[in-house]
Amino acid sequence: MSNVYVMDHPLIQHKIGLIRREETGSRDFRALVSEIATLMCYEATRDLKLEDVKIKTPICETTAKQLEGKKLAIIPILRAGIGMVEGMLVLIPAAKVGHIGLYRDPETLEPVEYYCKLPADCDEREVFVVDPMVATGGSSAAAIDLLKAKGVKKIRFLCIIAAPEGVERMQREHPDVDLYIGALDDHLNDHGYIVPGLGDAGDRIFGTK
Ligand SMILES: O=P(O)(O)OC[C@H]1O[C@H](OP(=O)(O)OP(=O)(O)O)[C@H](O)[C@@H]1O
Ligand SMILES: O=c1cc[nH]c(=O)[nH]1
Ligand SMILES: [Mg+2]
Repeated sequence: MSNVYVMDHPLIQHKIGLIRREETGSRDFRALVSEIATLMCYEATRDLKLEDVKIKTPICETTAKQLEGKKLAIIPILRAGIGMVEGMLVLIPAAKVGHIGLYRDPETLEPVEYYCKLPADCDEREVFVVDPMVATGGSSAAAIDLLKAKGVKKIRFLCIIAAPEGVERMQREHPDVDLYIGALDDHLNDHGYIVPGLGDAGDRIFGTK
């Protein structure tokens, strides 16, 4: 069964409270999503492996720690996932960035793929998939299907708000993927929107309707 980590850090909770407010405009929304992504990245990188390395300080030789050679990739699910990329790169600047384009059909709620560009060596990388919203879980599960089909083995998924329905689906279909969730909400409404949620994350990041 996958590990599910629901963030309890007060800064994350405070910032999520701000992006939920309907009066928060795109400029603040974007900045806050990026800040939340940085804070969540800190939590989601806790188990990266370290190795010892011999170094010399200005005082003496010693053994320090460095990240093991494993390469990383950040994969946003377009569009809304783009809003989390810069914030992730603040902490893991050497990561490559791939893109998976999916939109959710408003009638069927099924994900439709329209773009995919991944690092050529993505199967050798630890991958952080990012999307602010997991509602039915259809888009997140489809993105992970696609990555697994390309040979990616170690996947973490970061979302700012998730519905219980989506978390259940991810656990059922991808029990090997660790889930990092900013806030676990109550339920989905009849249109597949998360309640209380924050509305359409992509529209709010990019100022579209
Ligand atoms: O869990 P699900 O039911 O699949 O819903 C979640 C998906 O819906 C939103 O994307 P949307 O389809 O609005 O595309 P956008 O990012 O281009 O706005 C969101 O960013 C997720 O990708
Ligand atoms: O509440 C929701 C559900 C899907 N996508 C969003 O952006 N918001
Ligand atoms: Mg959207």
